[in-house]
Amino acid sequence: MTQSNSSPQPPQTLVAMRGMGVFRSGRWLVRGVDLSIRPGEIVTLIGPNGSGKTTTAKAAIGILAPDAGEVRRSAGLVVGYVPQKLAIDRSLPMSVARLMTLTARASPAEIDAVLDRVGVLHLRTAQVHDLSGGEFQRALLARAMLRRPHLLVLDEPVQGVDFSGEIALYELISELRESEGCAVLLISHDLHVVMAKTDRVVCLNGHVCCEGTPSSVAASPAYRRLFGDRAAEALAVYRHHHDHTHLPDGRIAYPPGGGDHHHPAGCGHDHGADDEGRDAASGAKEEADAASREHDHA
Ligand SMILES: Nc1ncnc2c1ncn2[C@@H]1O[C@H](COP(=O)(O)OP(=O)(O)OP(=O)(O)O)[C@@H](O)[C@H]1O
Repeated sequence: MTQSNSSPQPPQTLVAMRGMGVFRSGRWLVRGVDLSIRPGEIVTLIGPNGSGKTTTAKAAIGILAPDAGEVRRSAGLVVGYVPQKLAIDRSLPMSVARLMTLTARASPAEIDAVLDRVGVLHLRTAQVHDLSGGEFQRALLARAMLRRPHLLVLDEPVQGVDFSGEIALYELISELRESEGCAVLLISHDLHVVMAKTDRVVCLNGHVCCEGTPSSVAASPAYRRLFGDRAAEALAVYRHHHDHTHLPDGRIAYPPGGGDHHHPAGCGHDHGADDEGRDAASGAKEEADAASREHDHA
């Protein structure tokens, strides 16, 4: 693949995987995986523990060499990667600002801008070990965004984050996609909420079991076979109708004339999937099959 140097965003498919397989320690960790990621789209990989999500993501961005099939990346592709496990010890003394420059060079102004963008500028001098789970994930997101990536790869970005924090993080990720125009490859084994902004869900279990819109995957028989009917009922597509903004210091700002009800910062009652997600998931049955590609051997 080639890329025009004048274009800030590669116009072609960012990643194209065909029949990708990874063989380690005498077995195929994943096999026959087809996956493509186009500029600006959000693709979510879901699947049980050990189903090959991290392996697939690493092969997609070239950290891991496939043993079968091919993986093509657009020329000049810049990736921002937040791994599932970080090679840093959170207990060591380190400020958030220092964390930003561990892997990339950046000016103080650039660091401030990106911390502000993810809502943790006020924690610039805070120690990493003092951050809450959600704040830490935001700091990692900021670090990945410093690279101005075409593709942001987030391996379980809501780990250690409570439900309302999870919703807020998903919202931030979709805002970043809108404002920065980057594509997002999101990995999740959380099955209860999938961002409605996800363009495509790819359900893995050593191979691609099914894929499609979040709603069509939730309703697909392959997904039900893999996770069971209860999980399928529980999977909710999170849709956000937000009438207010959570400020970094915990205050809530309402637009003029907006905000017909008020609640404390961090509450989840009108952010959660239960309000709308279940409807979306059950209403999705009609649109099942339309977008989902499904194999019979889940
Ligand atoms: N280098 C390796 N050598 C041998 N086996 C490996 C290697 N890396 C991963 N595995 C195994 O491959 C399988 C898939 O691992 P992977 O981390 O991709 O799964 P995952 O879907 O991301 O899981 P989780 O949800 O638990 O993070 C697991 O059984 C894991 O133990």
